[in-house]
Amino acid sequence: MTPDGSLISAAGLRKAYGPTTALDGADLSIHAGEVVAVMGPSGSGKSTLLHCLAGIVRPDAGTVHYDGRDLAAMSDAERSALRRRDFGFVFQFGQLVPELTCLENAALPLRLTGHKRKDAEARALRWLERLEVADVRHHRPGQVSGGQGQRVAVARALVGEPRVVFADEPTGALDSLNGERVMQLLTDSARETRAAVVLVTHEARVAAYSDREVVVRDGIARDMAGMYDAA
Ligand SMILES: Nc1ncnc2c1ncn2[C@@H]1O[C@H](COP(=O)(O)OP(=O)(O)OP(=O)(O)O)[C@@H](O)[C@H]1O
Repeated sequence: MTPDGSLISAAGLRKAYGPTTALDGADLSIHAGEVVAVMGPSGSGKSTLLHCLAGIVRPDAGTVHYDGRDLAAMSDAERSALRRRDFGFVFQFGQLVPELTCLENAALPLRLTGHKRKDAEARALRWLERLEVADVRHHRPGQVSGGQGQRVAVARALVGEPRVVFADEPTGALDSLNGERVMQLLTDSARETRAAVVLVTHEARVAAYSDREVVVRDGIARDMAGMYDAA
């Protein structure tokens, strides 16, 4: 835990890409097991914030603490190991490995952390069942619908029982019915396993599945919970 009791704590994050300021002072705390929606208009810095929190992008200034550890003080190898062990990821377009079956895709995080194939695939199958896509387990991603592929991606994100799931527009490529179902399954599953979810979205309908919202505007993030605490 970080000193304020949160699992992830970001303070004063700044990040520029050449002349473009992506983050201009972002503060955010995430507690274990909570679902936080990061909202804001296109280009406001939401994805950059998520990438900084996950240790994928190194901010130009500011700090990110995860479980009491400063991400900037870790080596690249330590950060990679942390991402594999403690974090799960869901992106807008699934980003499944096209050569692997859906079952192999869902088992991948366990395989990468040294689990034997049989054990990894047995656990992955349970998650595919939970996400209602066990019937396509032997299909490759190119042979399933967008909604099915995204459910497989959610299973892959959760299979290692991560402490944080980072989801960047996870329903952005889905119709509203599929989007709602994916959000329901993602947030129900995360709440069961006590995983925190950092959910980037610009849709209020998707943010409605969160416990609270953080708004990013022009690279500035305002953590509403922090404001309430201070009041
Ligand atoms: N790798 C990059 N190289 C150059 N500019 C970038 C890069 N990544 C982001 N930017 C710029 O930084 C700003 C913030 O981008 P970011 O993707 O974080 O916003 P966003 O709120 O997630 O947008 P969207 O909702 O459209 O995905 C934008 O102006 C974007 O063009």
